[in-house]
Amino acid sequence: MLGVIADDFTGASDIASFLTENGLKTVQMNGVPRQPLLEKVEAIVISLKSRSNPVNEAIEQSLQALHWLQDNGCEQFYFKYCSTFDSTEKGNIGPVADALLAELKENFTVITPALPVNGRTIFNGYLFVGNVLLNESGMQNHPITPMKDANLVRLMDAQAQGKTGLVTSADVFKGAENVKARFAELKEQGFSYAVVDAVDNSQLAVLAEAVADLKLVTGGSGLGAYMAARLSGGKKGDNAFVPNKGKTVVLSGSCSVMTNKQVNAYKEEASHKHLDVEQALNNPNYVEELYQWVNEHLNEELAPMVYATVPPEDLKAIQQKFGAERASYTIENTFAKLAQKLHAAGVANFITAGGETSSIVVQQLGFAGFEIGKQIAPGVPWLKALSEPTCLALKSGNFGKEDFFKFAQGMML
Ligand SMILES: Nc1ncnc2c1ncn2[C@@H]1O[C@H](COP(=O)(O)OP(=O)(O)OP(=O)(O)O)[C@@H](O)[C@H]1O
Ligand SMILES: O=C(O)[C@@H](O)C(=O)CO
Repeated sequence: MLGVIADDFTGASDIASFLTENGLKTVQMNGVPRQPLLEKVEAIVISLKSRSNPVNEAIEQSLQALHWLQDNGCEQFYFKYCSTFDSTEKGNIGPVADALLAELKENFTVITPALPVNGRTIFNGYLFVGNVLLNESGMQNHPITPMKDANLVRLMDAQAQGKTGLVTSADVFKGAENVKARFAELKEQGFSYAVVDAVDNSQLAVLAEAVADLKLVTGGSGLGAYMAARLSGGKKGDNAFVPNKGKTVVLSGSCSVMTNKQVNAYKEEASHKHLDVEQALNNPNYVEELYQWVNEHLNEELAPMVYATVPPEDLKAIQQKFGAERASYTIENTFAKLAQKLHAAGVANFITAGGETSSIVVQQLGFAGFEIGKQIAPGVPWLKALSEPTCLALKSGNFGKEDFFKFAQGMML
């Protein structure tokens, strides 16, 4: 059984959807469960909210997740992080990978955030988004993890205790046996990590074969998809559900390039309200006011949207005025409290945008875990809470097409 530790909730639903699609019966757990899992599955994904936590907290959470997965029968482990890496030189991917390797008594793994279906590829160790380097893709303006460097070897060397080497695309083209031989060479030379190039899906298929015997694998959901395809023998998932039509809300806390486009497109068609940071900080009645506004619009054809999403220039000004961490924290908490009130008032479907935003909303709603439904876009499935019929779509910042919010609602029956 495959056990996945995902560093945020959108990332967790991203990989869970690809595992499901590629034939593994998968469940997504929210946080480290207190109870053992009774359901029989082939993969378990644990969603953490550890991506932007201090190193020691991220390590502690990840090790707890690892222990629970081991206790529940998992034998191979996958550390899932963002396909845009979302971890600066001070980030925790390296330290968490160091800790997981040490705990598993292993000394080598791969670093492969590639997700070609969504334009994330790796060449000579550099991460690309579409046709441009990560640090030219808009990710350099990310509110929490501004990615100023696209070189994964350099980022890992800045973060991790273990040294990082490179397996180039030319090596991957030669096939899985050659990749394994490169791993052996790197290990021999004292490297703990190999950034492995993947310029397209065929390279991920090769890599999935090459990592089959590694106890710990790390990367985005792309490699996970190909590992699942191998493990399931090429089966495809079949019984994916879609939600019923019902009271729905869109909550957008991502400032990514794509979310900005999606929010602008949706504003043309649906009721919308901007979440104002100053109000969130200073008006004790603000959540109630937002809640009342949403309530007034819940019966409209398209779901009302509350959004904090702003373009980079506005984000910079807000962060300068209020402090980046303070602004993020306040916005996330406002969304969490608003979601809680809406859930209590009977909202059936939540569409949230942004990893941190989605994570805090799900944590606040307190669902133990999710069943995985049909994909709305690559990496964004419909989810159904294990304990009740509430459905959610947790959209990663840069995933989905421009009409994502409307398209997701169009799938409801
Ligand atoms: N107007 C704003 N001003 C300041 N901070 C904001 C604003 N809008 C959103 N934020 C903060 O920016 C962060 C966005 O992170 P989030 O993970 O939700 O989105 P993302 O990084 O685009 O998504 P993903 O992690 O899925 O790629 C959140 O902490 C959010 O509260
Ligand atoms: O890998 C991705 O890009 C996403 O699943 C994600 O982690 C966004 O938070």
